[in-house]
Amino acid sequence: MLPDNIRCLAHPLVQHHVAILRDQATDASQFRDAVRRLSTVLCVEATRDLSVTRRTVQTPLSDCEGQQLSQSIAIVPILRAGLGMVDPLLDLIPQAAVWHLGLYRSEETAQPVGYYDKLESGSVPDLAFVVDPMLATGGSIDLTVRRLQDWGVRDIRVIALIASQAGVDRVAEDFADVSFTIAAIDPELNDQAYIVPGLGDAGDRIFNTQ
Ligand SMILES: O=P(O)(O)OC[C@H]1O[C@H](OP(=O)(O)OP(=O)(O)O)[C@H](O)[C@@H]1O
Ligand SMILES: O=c1cc[nH]c(=O)[nH]1
Ligand SMILES: [Mg+2]
Repeated sequence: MLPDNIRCLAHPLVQHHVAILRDQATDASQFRDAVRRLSTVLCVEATRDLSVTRRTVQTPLSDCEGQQLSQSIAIVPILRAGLGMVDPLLDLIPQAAVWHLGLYRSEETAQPVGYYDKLESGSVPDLAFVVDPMLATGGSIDLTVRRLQDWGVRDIRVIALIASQAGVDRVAEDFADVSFTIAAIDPELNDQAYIVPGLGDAGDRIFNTQ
């Protein structure tokens, strides 16, 4: 049983594309395609309860009641790997702002190290979608969520492709008011804090830098 703030999509399309991501024979171009497809599906799920206001539109035949998104929305990719998830979210939410946060995990400690952060105090969105394919120890998400909370964002939603059970347990408990939408939750972290079975290093696979 998952905590209320965690959604893991048991859907055949999701499982199909996750298997492509995991496969070491998948090349960088195919990997990017699978990241895009999964991000689109997860975005639909993570936006299920967005706030809307009414608006009347004129069709060629008559007036019609419609709806429009009412919150200011940001997409926050964690560099580098999160970049692969930005375009599919922008396709669905073209008015979103994109704020980048640069973090890498130290190879010695597996702790996140920040290297880029230009969040502006006058531009706080109502809602931020944090995107990163991997949630391993949860350290990078922990740092990111705290930074967004300090910035003043009230509604924070994380979209990840593969998470470890330990990482999910950590962030679900620490951030009960943050939602997490995930394609797969894997059982283990190895001694270098990589997710097993996982998919390897998502950033390297997206940018072909292995
Ligand atoms: O949950 P954690 O233990 O913090 O690990 C997850 C982080 O590690 C990876 O980034 P990486 O450090 O490899 O940077 P990259 O995207 O530049 O490759 C991944 O994309 C996450 O940001
Ligand atoms: O398994 C992992 C863990 C962290 N970062 C990755 O890209 N993969
Ligand atoms: Mg990496």
